[in-house]
Amino acid sequence: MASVDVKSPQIILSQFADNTTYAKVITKLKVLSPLEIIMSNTACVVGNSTKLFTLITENFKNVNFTTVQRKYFNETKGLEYIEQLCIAEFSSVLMEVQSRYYCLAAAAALLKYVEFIQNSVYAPKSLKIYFQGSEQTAMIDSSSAQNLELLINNQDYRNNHTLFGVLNYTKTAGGSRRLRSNILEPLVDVETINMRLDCVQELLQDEELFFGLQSVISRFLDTEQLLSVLVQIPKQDTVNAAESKITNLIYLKHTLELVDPLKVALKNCSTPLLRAYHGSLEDKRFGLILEKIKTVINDDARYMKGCLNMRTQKCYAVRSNISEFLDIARRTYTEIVDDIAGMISQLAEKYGLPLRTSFSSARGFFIQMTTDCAALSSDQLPSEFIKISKVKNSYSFTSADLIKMNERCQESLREIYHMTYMIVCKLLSEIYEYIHCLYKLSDTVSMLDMLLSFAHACTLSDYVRPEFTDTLAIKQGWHPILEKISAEKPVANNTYITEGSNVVIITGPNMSGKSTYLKQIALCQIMAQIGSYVPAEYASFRIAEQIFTRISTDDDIETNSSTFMKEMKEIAYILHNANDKSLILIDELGRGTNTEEGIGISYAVCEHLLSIKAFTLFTTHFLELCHIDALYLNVENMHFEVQHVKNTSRNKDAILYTYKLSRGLTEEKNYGLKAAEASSLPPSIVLDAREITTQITRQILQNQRSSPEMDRWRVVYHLATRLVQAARNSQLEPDKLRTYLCNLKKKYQEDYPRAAEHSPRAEQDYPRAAEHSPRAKQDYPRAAEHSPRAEQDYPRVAEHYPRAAEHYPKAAEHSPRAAEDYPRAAEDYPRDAENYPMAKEDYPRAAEHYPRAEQDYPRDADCPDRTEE
Ligand SMILES: Nc1ncnc2c1ncn2[C@@H]1O[C@H](COP(=O)(O)OP(=O)(O)OP(=O)(O)O)[C@@H](O)[C@H]1O
Repeated sequence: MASVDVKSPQIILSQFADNTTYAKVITKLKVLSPLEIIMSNTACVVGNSTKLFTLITENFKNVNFTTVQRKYFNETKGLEYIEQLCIAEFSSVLMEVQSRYYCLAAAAALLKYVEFIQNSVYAPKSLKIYFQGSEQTAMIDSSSAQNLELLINNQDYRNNHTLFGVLNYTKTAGGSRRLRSNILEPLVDVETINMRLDCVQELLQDEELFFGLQSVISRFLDTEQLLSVLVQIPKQDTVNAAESKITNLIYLKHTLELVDPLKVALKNCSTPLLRAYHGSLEDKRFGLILEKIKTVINDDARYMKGCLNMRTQKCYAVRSNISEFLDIARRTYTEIVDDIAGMISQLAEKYGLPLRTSFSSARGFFIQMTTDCAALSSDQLPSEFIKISKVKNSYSFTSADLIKMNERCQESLREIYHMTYMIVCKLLSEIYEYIHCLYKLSDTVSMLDMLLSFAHACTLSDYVRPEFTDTLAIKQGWHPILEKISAEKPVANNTYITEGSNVVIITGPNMSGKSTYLKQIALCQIMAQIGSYVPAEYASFRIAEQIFTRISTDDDIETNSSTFMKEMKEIAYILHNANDKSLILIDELGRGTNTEEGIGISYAVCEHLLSIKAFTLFTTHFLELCHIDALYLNVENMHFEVQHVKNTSRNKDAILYTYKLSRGLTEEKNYGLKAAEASSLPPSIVLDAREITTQITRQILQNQRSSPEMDRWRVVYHLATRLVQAARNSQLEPDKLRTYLCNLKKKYQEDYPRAAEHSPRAEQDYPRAAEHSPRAKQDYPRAAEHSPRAEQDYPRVAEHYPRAAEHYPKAAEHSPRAAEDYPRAAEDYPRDAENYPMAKEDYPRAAEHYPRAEQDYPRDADCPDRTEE
């Protein structure tokens, strides 16, 4: 990959190995945030496009896409370009890339394309070219960046309720670009991070330094963009090209004049990084360039706001006596401008109107008249005035004479620009060899701007300097974006994750603060790794090389099934890429499928993450998952507390969210129902839901109680699993015992493949698992007969819900589609329609089977040979 920022003359070359999901490529592209992506035409032949092409076009729908011929991807040309264009200070890049053929080929195609599109070439030895693998920085994939709202708010892309919004107090475009790219690619090198933190600390302790630096930095223009324009040589000399070169030379002078004030502001700083930046400003070349510029450009030529001001600056930029012809042309120009002013004041006298001379870049000089007389209409104005327009109570117009004078004015201006341009080009050619020091300057300015911005953010809230250790420990940390949004400070919480306890499972009712907490940790981690202070009383981090999140966003409009597929893709990506240096945040996994499978998937994922020592935070509503702590020592259960208060007006219990995190798993029951009740769900539905839930819970308890054999098996299995675990953990255990226990476990798993897969406690937790067993079909032959869907629907509805028998026939009556949906039901109950009460008689027969089913159930476990074992 090769990329060029058209606003800053630097080329980044990358080459790295990626897997077939192309996650790294996509992430890298997201960081670069391209305006246009160029690919070889062979990668996107219609009907035969590559996977990479498909992925890129899907992920960057609003980005222009261009194909160029394959022949332009030429590594030899790429190397030539780099040799020719790279500035001396960065020429070591040649060593890095000379055998990296892919990025060289990409560089060749890119530069050729830029030349073609911009109609200009880069001046020799003018570009900063560097190689950037995918190392050195922490990896945050693009969907995590979106989930965490690093740069864009998911609800409203226009508001700045993002991490970038929290930290961005930068004053220059370069500073804000730098902050943006740092947030997406935080550092991983502790030494560099600490150097930045030292600077922030010094800025916070030394007010004079802070304000002094801030005032200088805010006067800088976009140095990178300036450089970019300066190093491009237009292929044709147009007036626009000439004008922009002159403007840029004035900007360059303005920028260089800020070097000394910046040095003064940094004079007394003490931290190594600030001292290094101060040192970089000592570069003699700044003074040299400025001196050279001053021999040609007037001392008072400077950047000014307003187009007429800038036009005057450009016109008189070059000192007098440098070119005789230029001086003459300028005199002519001044005369014309004076003539225009004189003509307009004559007109004002002639008609007795308050006329003023105005200027705009589109119209040139024109006449403006502000009148309090609302009644004055445009046709009352003298006929000499043409092209009249009115905005509020101000008329703008011109006259035939004025148009002619404007043309003369433009003519002489073109001459002036042309001559000035010649002089400027000569000057630029003399200073090109020194201009590379500006790369350093733009680097210094953008970095200082970002560090000032960090310090600024700290002054607005009580952030703390983070430490870097092997532990993730945050004392009383809070969510920085929530703080920005809400009137009150968010509730703070602690976090403690170490290698010995690397997975935290978080439970709690809906809306209790789980997702917020997860995001808060990731945001703090990112802030720390870019060198910012963090919102906490104390914070220590383990450097994360990757940050992964799986958080479902609220505005997900996809269907349930694709939500599930999205979940699975995201989790697969995490499992493939996570290692012991990752921070992983999973917010509710397995929501898009049924509970059993959801738990199964969550459990298996958790076990995997437990084994790789990644720092993982996992929120869930599956309380069964919390029992994993019985098997693994490195998992910790935490929950969000809520309080119950009496709502006297509605005479109901209301939940009071404390947003406080505590040890253990939540003891709240049926909180989903409570949340549903508090929402606008119709009360009758909530009532029904509550009843069904009670029935299911009762059934589960009954099944658990009704089988002593099952209990016995549960205990045996549990014991066996623990022994296997113990055998695994202890080197001293004889192999024999381990083999015996493993066999025992294997045998058990064969008998209960699904149940055991999901959880060692499966039997206790999922009496319904037995439903899926092959025996179920034997036990419910009639159910299967009635409807193809009966196997799924019956046990859940009819079995658990005694009122179903009453409701079912009614449903058929109410819905004409019922007959279509349950054709068999209509056959089996032909009398339904005619004779309603009889249906009720028939129906209970179905229910008759159920009590027997319940009896059959426990027999599942009651298998003699298994008991033997
Ligand atoms: N620490 C906190 N301090 C103050 N308010 C908070 C805090 N945490 C969360 N909130 C508020 O509570 C709301 C709900 O929080 P959040 O979405 O994190 O809940 P949740 O437990 O993940 O809910 P669900 O289980 O339904 O996804 C947030 O929008 C936020 O306004």
